Amino acid sequence: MDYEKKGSSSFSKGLLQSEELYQYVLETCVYPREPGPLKELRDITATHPRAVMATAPDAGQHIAMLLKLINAKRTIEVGVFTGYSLLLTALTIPEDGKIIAVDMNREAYEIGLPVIRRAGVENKINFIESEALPVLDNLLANPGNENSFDFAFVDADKINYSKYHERLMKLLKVGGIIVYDNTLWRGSVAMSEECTPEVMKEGRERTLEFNKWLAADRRVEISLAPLGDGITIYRRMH
Ligand SMILES: C[S@@+](CC[C@H](N)C(=O)[O-])C[C@H]1O[C@@H](n2cnc3c(N)ncnc32)[C@H](O)[C@@H]1O
Ligand SMILES: O=c1cc(-c2ccc(O)cc2)oc2c(O)c(O)ccc12
Repeated sequence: MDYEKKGSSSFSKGLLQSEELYQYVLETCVYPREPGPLKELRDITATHPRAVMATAPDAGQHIAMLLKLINAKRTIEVGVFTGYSLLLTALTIPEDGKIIAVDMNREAYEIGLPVIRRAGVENKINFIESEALPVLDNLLANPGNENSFDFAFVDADKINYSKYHERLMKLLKVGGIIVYDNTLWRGSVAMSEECTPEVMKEGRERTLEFNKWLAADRRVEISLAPLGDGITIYRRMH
């Protein structure tokens, strides 16, 4: 894999043993079922210099399945970018569902907003331009928000994932689900440090620490799915 191609259209988003196998999964199972607005947003995002950051469509399809399985209505999204995972959540939850979506930078969200509007789901989204931690703390300042969310998706600054986790565990209902993106950090978690490309070293370290820390959390059930860049699914048990 050529790590220098980050951001270019030839960047592979999968972790499977070959690019062909990943394309097979996308073309057989994911793209034929991808809703039109999501495809439109994915195409627009592909021209962005930081396109690599968007949640991978195979991971997104799995998230939509989880949202449906638990009948999620109240959700939190940390890290919006142009809004691929946000739009898929908005399209999946029911008409009276609500998403609190936080990103410290509104610029990329503005790129996806026309697609979200045309899809008729903007009414489900409360976008907050902010650092995520104070928003989660504000939510927790109102005791009515505790144990009230069905689902959270975290795809932002890896260094804060453990802080997000502690807050989200309070906001989530028992039986609620948190999904963290990038938990395999482009496969680097299984590389030796010497073999890891320099640009990936810091992310690899943070991901290794976070994965270890969370695997020890007995309050949650856990499943790491090698979709996209790796998504780890946590279900609050009690
Ligand atoms: C990987 S992108 C999110 C991709 C998105 N899930 C999608 O499907 O396109 C990460 C986003 O997190 C945002 N971000 C990074 N650190 C943040 C923080 N501390 N608080 C809020 N947003 C943050 C960045 O501005 C960026 O838009
Ligand atoms: O540099 C990245 C790459 C990704 C990425 C890689 C593969 C996928 O299937 C999806 C995403 O995601 C990133 C990310 O979420 C981030 O916050 C920073 C950098 C990257």
